[in-house]
Amino acid sequence: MNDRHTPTPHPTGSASGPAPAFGIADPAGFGRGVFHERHPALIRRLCESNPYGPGQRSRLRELVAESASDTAVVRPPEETTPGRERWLAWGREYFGEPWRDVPFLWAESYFYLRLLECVGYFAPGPWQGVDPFAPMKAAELADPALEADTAWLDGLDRSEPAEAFRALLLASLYGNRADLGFRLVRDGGAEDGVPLLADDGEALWRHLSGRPPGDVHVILDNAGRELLADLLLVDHLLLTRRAESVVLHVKPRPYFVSDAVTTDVRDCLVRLSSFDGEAGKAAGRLREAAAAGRLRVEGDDFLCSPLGFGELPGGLRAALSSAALCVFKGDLNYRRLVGDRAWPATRPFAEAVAGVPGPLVALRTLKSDVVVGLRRETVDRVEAARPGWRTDGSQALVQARLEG
Ligand SMILES: O=P(O)(O)OC[C@@]1(O)O[C@H](CO)[C@@H](O)[C@@H]1O
Repeated sequence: MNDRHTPTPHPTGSASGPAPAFGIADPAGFGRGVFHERHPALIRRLCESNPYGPGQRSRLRELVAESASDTAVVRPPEETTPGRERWLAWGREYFGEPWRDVPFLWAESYFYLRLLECVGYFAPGPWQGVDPFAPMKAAELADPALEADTAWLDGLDRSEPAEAFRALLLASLYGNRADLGFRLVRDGGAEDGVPLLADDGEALWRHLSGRPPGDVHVILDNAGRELLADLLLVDHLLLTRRAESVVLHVKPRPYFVSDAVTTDVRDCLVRLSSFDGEAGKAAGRLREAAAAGRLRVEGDDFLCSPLGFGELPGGLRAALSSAALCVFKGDLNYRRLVGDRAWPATRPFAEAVAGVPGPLVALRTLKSDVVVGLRRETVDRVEAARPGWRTDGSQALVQARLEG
């Protein structure tokens, strides 16, 4: 690490190998706060908003206590949990070890699998397949301010093509500023107009406008506000023929509180179609695109795995390899893209994503410690101005590797 700010890593890694993975043991570390503050707040919220019985509630409380304990060990998934065999392989080194000793990214991903077990998401019965986060997502989508937030779209067709694209790109970027998990412990987030820490937006525009339209894959992040903005960007790409077709990659099951699943895409389209003006028209066009096969939704199981995007399984790897562009939204996807490790912030982005196929762009608000691809001056400036910049949601970036 050559940054002045030194986030606390997980104790694996060596001088010659990759930077150490972030962990959850350090009392002052970001990961510890997630397990000790964010998760308890989340479980309280779930119990307020879902009519769970005593068994579900006590299992949730036990999960929070166990995963925040300094001694409790990580137990394997229940016998009947789908994908158990895969998880046994992904967690071979961690099952039986104390929670506090496993990497932050793995522990968080596994926490959400266990949370679904606790509420009966996988078991035959009345709670099977019921999204525990749906009431939180629905409340966000019901916000009456959402329609006014899209009014700026009217008149965008009079802007220069590059400007219109830029406006929709930034809306999608800033849509990621405050997901529902983040808001459990913080308000606010990146402000429009604050300079981006890295900005490959122009190169991205040249990439999309200087070639015949191809397939664009969007690895989605949050439902609600962020997904509405993502859908507007997707509509624009299809309408202007910057994309021949778009694949929306959702999570195959509820994850990290507000991550989008298929029903969230449907619900966002329903909400969007209730808006007047361009936003409402975009919803109609997106439905037509879906009917014509130009807009598809996919939910590969890999997207809820604890693995990095360098470890994509064959089918998904092939699809992303042949894409004209892959758009990775949000903080968690960024962690999986560059590796959730204490890399120097100046490590070249292209080097960090070397194992990931296809031309790609990350649109991310910073909400966790990892960051790469920054200039030294940028790191020095933001360190001096804002000590909590890596995790407080105040900063955002657009980073691309387009020749891949
Ligand atoms: O991927 P997203 O929605 O942008 O952010 C996910 C997030 O809220 O969850 C993690 C902590 O739980 C952090 O990586 C990040 O702050």
